Amino acid sequence: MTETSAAELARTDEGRACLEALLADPATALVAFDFDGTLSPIVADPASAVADPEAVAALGRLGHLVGTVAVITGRPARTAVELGGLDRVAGLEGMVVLGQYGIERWDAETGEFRIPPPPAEIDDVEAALPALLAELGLTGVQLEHKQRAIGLHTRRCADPAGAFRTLAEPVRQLAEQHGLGVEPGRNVLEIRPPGVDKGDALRALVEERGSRSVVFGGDDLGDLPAFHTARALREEGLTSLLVVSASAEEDALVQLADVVVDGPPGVAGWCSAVADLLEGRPA
Ligand SMILES: O=P(O)(O)OC[C@H]1O[C@H](O[C@H]2O[C@H](CO)[C@@H](O)[C@H](O)[C@H]2O)[C@H](O)[C@@H](O)[C@@H]1O
Repeated sequence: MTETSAAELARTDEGRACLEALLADPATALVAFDFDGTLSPIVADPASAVADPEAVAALGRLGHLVGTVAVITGRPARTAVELGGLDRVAGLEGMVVLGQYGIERWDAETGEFRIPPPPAEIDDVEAALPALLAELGLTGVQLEHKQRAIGLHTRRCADPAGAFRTLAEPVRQLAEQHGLGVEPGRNVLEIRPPGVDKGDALRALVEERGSRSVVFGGDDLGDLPAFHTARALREEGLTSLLVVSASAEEDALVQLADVVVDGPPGVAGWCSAVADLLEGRPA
């Protein structure tokens, strides 16, 4: 595990204010992380992206200590629970997973999944994709069917960035024809219904839990709305601390960060150091 000193837990005044509030009143703290690239290292096959065991164990430590721990992810809630092993981590017995950018939910306490039916348009998009990929002459694009969304992954293409650029506009047009939107990410374009994002998901959870200090960590463009929401909460009298799980692939979040850590091992170190402080141990 990467060691994180107390001084490195928050490098901004706003982040330090949140950390102080969290330490003073952990019961009203919410700690939420994105899944891929944050709790789980990026791998070539999305189906194999199991969580970093140290990151989820450290989140579990926080689960014993703060009011709410959550995962807010673009993955289906079921997939995040499975890949994270989140139903068998000590300390996560009360956690919440908000999947597909917040429209799906899993509550660890009851084990219940709330999964709304998928939009019919996704099947039409799926049917159109093979012809589109053939027309563009792209091979190696991996399709990830997520029931209410389809990810087109270019990571395994010979030229991932080039394939991403080639796909961007045709995929946007296809999505638009079916009343859907496109969520870009790290070597992925995801066709999904518009109308909900991680910012909405985070705000709803904060309100539901009555949280006063809010930590959110992410690594990719899909996390930007949650970053903006967390910062907006400051104007409403709450505190927030934004953790970026850094990568060479995406730096859009860094300018909004209160602390930048080195991928999932860095997230593990950050969570452990906060848990140490909450337990009264020197970090
Ligand atoms: O919101 P997240 O939890 O970050 O999910 C966003 C997307 O992440 C996944 O794709 C990314 O991770 C894959 C596995 O490491 C990697 O192969 C891919 O290149 C990354 O973009 C996931 O497959 C998508 O469904 C998520 O929407």
